Amino acid sequence: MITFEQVVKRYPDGTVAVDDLSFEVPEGEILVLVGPSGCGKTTSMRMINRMIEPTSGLIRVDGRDVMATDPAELRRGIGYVIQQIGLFPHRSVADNIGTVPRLLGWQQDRTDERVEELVEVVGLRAELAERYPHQLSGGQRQRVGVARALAADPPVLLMDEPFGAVDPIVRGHLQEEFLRLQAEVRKTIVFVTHDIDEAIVMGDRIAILAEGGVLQQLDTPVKILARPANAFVEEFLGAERELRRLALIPVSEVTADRGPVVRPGTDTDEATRIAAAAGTDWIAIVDGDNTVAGWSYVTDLNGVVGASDARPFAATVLAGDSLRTALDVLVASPNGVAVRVGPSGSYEGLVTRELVTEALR
Ligand SMILES: Nc1ncnc2c1ncn2[C@@H]1O[C@H](COP(=O)(O)OP(=O)(O)OP(=O)(O)O)[C@@H](O)[C@H]1O
Repeated sequence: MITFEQVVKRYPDGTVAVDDLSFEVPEGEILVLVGPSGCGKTTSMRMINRMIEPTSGLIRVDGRDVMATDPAELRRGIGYVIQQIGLFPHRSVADNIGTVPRLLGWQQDRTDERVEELVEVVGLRAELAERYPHQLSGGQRQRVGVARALAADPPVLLMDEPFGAVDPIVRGHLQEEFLRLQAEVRKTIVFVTHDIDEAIVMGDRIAILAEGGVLQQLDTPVKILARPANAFVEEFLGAERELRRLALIPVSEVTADRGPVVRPGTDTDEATRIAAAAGTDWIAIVDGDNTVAGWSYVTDLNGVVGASDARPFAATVLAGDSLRTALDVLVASPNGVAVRVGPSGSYEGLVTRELVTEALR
């Protein structure tokens, strides 16, 4: 647990970088500090491990006032990952990852074992351990940075734009991998970024700061996107706020429409009535065992509905997909619906644009 109580940082030249900042990061949570350049994110983070000392206020890590803790001891319990990872260029990947264990005086065997384990945990191939930092890609270097920060298994991690130096696709992979890792290791993390999308993906909660280090809003991504506290936050979230919100809501949150369901063997008149009752000019064809066969315009039917009448749905979603994904596939759907299917292809109903829009309200 990390707590800030009315923390102020005024630099000697009079710049107030952080003003009256209070928050807490419960154990095992990621708090993202986000805001425009110069809003005091890095200053706030560096006060946690005493790289910068607060002018006033109280910062505690696991109940202990950081200013009353020996800095070296404090930092042993705090892993630190930065964008320019600062790997030692003349040391191998393995040596870099083993830095802290060596400082702590671990036996060589134990260090080697831990390094081997971490190389795998952060998704690096084992043979990369013998390379030097300049022989790695940007994404691989970032992974080494994360591995090094985790080496001595500190309960707290500080991450300052840790994935900032790589292209958006690699960044996406690193974010995903890191969240998978975090689900296992459950560190208490303060994560700094200027990128709102990264904040939304990474944060259990997000703190949005404005220039002068003034906290504007602190809440879960879902709540912030649904209800920005003020005009500053609204503007910071940008014009795509609603789309960003949709990305966080799973398809399972909306009750799928039953839809004009017809079994093979139904005659055309009955199928037409079912379509009309649902207000459509087409039917969904679902087999007796509830597997989706496809759909058909009523006018294409002849006699009884058969499997051969079914054309595949152009848009398919799963319960765990986001409404953003649903909206993306809906755009390409000729009958304006996405069919929601279960894991084994069972019919779970229809998702429409109206249902997606309603979910935002
Ligand atoms: N040593 C210093 N002396 C005076 N002012 C400083 C010092 N370090 C930072 N500042 C100022 O404090 C404010 C906050 O800086 P900080 O680096 O914490 O912002 P940030 O939100 O991390 O910015 P960025 O996203 O650009 O890294 C800025 O106005 C900066 O110019």
